[in-house]
Amino acid sequence: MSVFTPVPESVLADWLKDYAIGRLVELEGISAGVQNSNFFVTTTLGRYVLTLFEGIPRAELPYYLHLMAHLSRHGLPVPGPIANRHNEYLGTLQERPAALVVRLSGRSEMSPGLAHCGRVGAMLAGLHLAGQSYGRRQENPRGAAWRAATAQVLRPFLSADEQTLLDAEIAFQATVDVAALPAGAIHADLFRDNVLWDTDADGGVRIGGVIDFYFAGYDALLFDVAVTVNDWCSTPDGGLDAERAAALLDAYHAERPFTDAERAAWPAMLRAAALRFWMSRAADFHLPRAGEMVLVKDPNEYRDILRLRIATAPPLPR
Ligand SMILES: Nc1ncnc2c1ncn2[C@@H]1O[C@H](COP(=O)(O)OP(=O)(O)O)[C@@H](O)[C@H]1O
Ligand SMILES: N[C@@H](CCOP(=O)(O)O)C(=O)O
Repeated sequence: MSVFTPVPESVLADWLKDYAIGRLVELEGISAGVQNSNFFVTTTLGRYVLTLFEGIPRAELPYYLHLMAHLSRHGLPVPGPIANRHNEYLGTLQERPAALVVRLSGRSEMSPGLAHCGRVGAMLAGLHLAGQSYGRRQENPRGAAWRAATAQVLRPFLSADEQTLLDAEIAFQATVDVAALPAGAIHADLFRDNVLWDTDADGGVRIGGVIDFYFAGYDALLFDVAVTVNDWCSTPDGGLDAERAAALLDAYHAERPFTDAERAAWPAMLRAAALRFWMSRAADFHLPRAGEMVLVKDPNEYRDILRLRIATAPPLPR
């Protein structure tokens, strides 16, 4: 994360009087993440994560917070949001919309093996199945409309080659029949740093938490699978590791079998997912936001992944 907006301890201590979670013991800014300001908050009653939302319109925030509550209620390791004494998940702190969620245990695994990929595939299918009964609907904030608008802003910062790649890929994506694909609430950013791992009693790996639902939205479920495969199963040069991809996709398929339309759209979805993160990283890189601790991820990694996915894509399991 990053901290764009600092929060003095005295201000937070006062704000917490609106909650039933005890008194402030410790406040610590978190340096991972790119979108919002995040803090670990320890009180006399528990451990929480405080998020100050930096760019997301306030009206869109209930979708994310209620989705997290919905998935948590369905038994998935998703941080439940904390309601304040007015029974609201969303408050205001330092003139920003702000929310507290439960702090889940575990650490990210940035070098996942087959067991990790299998568990992530099964978890993603679980999120998609539980999401089918989520009553609210909000479009993917990084979907086709965002892509078109951001392409205009980005173009002047790109090389001639990159402009050609961007234009061609946006034109290609416009030809894909996304409406033919099963859709629902998707996480849309299930990268390795958004999954926390714990250890089982028998020493096996276990997902302790899936975090950061603030890019979630309604879209093709397969887009979410593609985002996840591109991050969890890429080799250092951006190619796909066939074994890790198979572990993730087989485990997903065992919970929610892929349809024929999804099989046909898979290469295009891997490309759409790569394009989305190339564009967002390039926008963050060329148009950085001011902040106390700001993390900017390498856009070229996803530009290269996009080029490789255009060249080749593995099939989905049958
Ligand atoms: N509920 C949580 N439990 C434990 N750690 C969390 C939780 N939410 C966030 N974190 C930590 O905060 C970091 C940044 O959160 P993230 O949601 O990815 O930020 P951003 O909203 O800026 O993208 C994560 O990498 C993780 O270390
Ligand atoms: N996962 C995205 C950026 C979103 O940041 P996050 O910290 O909220 O996951 C990327 O890698 O570009």
